Amino acid sequence: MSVIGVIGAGVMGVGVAQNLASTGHEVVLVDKDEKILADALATIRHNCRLSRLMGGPALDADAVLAKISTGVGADAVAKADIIIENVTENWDIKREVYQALDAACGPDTVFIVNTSAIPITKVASVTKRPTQVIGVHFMNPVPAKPTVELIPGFHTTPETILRTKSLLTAMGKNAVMVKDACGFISNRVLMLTVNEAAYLVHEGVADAASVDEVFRSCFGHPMGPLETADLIGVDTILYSVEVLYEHYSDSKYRPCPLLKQMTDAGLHGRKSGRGFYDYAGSNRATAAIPAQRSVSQSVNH
Ligand SMILES: NC(=O)c1ccc[n+]([C@@H]2O[C@H](COP(=O)([O-])OP(=O)(O)OC[C@H]3O[C@@H](n4cnc5c(N)ncnc54)[C@H](O)[C@@H]3O)[C@@H](O)[C@H]2O)c1
Repeated sequence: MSVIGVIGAGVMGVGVAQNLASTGHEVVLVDKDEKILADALATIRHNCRLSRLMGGPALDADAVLAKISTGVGADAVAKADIIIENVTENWDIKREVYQALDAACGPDTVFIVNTSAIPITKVASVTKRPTQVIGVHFMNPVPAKPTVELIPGFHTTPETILRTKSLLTAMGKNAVMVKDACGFISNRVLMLTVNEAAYLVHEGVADAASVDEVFRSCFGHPMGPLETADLIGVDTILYSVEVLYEHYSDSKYRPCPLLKQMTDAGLHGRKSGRGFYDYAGSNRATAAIPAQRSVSQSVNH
């Protein structure tokens, strides 16, 4: 039985670990400290219990958790056959993580990069195994989304693509192949939309609820762009837009100042309990950030 190392136990790492464990894989889940890992296991237990309610399969939380062990540092996944990395969308953090993984893991281990926008060839360049580095852009929430973007880097071999596809099939995923261009398909479009939606609120054109209402009611989207930002993580949106802006040197990706302010203020969306909407201990969004009010005003009043 192969062992899959999952690095990063945030929004995506938790979903990837649950998806792998519930499809029979042995998982080692890694993050920076034990507290984050304990919270991640509690989240997986909670999500397994809700799986049926959310339209997924009935899951036995104890059986899923029995497949997941945890650890801190790259050595915890030294014996993994495949790594799926889901750490913060920040180049300095990812670079350090890949250098440590490259030193700790065996020569056959494949590194799967789960990133919103960072080019896979850039990640591969900091390892000594560029032929075994490949991108998989999972969608959120991972267990509920059947399709991923599969992104070979410049040096990725057909064997690495085959090993990755085989794992994805076992996880119940279909893959859309995309060339290695920053933001791939989904986030070249989605991040621009979310950033521009944030500008509408920032400039006082409309409040968050009105922006989302137009996308849901007029275009039939299940969620508006700012609800989507809260689901993804407002900080992750900001970091992704910054990656696109830096990579393409194109002002159309200039990050909205409201995203920066919200990230600094800790309004990271659902995962922090508040973003464009207030989740107040439940998954139901309540009051939305109004137009023309700064975050500090909305926090203070
Ligand atoms: N949130 C989404 O909807 C979404 C969708 C697709 C892809 N992604 C990408 O997936 C990756 C993870 O995103 P997320 O939303 O889970 O972020 P997150 O902020 O929820 O979680 C990131 C996790 O990485 C951990 N981490 C940071 N440095 C680490 C280190 N040195 N070693 C181990 N763990 C470390 C953090 O402690 C945190 O738990 C990002 O690259 C993001 O762009 C996110």
